[in-house]
Amino acid sequence: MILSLEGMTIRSESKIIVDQVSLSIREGDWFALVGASGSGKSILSQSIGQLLPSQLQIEGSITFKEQDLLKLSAKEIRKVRGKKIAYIFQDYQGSFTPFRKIGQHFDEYLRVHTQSAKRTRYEQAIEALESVGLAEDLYHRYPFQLSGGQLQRVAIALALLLSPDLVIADEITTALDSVSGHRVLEMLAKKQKETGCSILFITHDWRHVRRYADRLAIMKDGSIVETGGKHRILDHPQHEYTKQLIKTAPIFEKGLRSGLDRS
Ligand SMILES: Nc1ncnc2c1ncn2[C@@H]1O[C@H](COP(=O)(O)OP(=O)(O)OP(=O)(O)O)[C@@H](O)[C@H]1O
Repeated sequence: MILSLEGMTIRSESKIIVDQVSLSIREGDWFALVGASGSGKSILSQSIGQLLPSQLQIEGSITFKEQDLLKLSAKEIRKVRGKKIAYIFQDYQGSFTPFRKIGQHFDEYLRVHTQSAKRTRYEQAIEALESVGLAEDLYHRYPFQLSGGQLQRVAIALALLLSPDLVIADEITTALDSVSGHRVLEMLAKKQKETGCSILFITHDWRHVRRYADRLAIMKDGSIVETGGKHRILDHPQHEYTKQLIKTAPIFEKGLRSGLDRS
């Protein structure tokens, strides 16, 4: 296992947001976390990289490559984040500094995390852009000069720049139109194949679960109600809540099974 969460409980002053959650992600897995809005998916995923606001209290353990992440200092977790664990968020605008060109984002990232010389950093950035289907001239543009889909692909290129072992992708297509969203996910899937990284993929969209996930967990009101392989869950859901979610997902309305593509 590359990541194991054990007995994770996260609470605010007024309520328990995540309640005794345990889950494991294997090397190279595309692991989908599915559930209704407010069920605690983002909070759980943010706890992995110690990104939670300080007023939330955490119990449990997060083992990543045999290291307990909750025991790391702020400096130590910063090193893990970015280099070994990378986040991609729904709000791609927020991932960029508006007055800095795309190239500066790459350059800064490589300067902080590697010893590469300036010329090499430039070449690495161009290679990264091209690897997600973007042209070299985007390097010289400002974020506002790119479309949402292009920016999210830049975010993927940045996230994968240092070949992290785990990518946490939190509803990364929600703010995109469906064609751009599809392209972004195809890029992510291609990059996963090339690098062998694991992906924790937070989504509401069952079409994406069906197309990309290997395993998944269903979250409801802060707890995981069911977890397992994609085909087992989609074709033979056990928990009532999972059955309900699948039944109401438009993509399954004609009894389409998990492995089949709609044509
Ligand atoms: N900083 C915070 N302080 C207190 N409660 C919070 C805080 N951030 C989030 N919450 C609460 O935690 C719960 C879970 O939120 P979370 O964002 O993890 O849900 P989610 O499943 O990711 O939802 P969505 O699919 O809409 O993104 C919500 O009830 C939310 O109001």
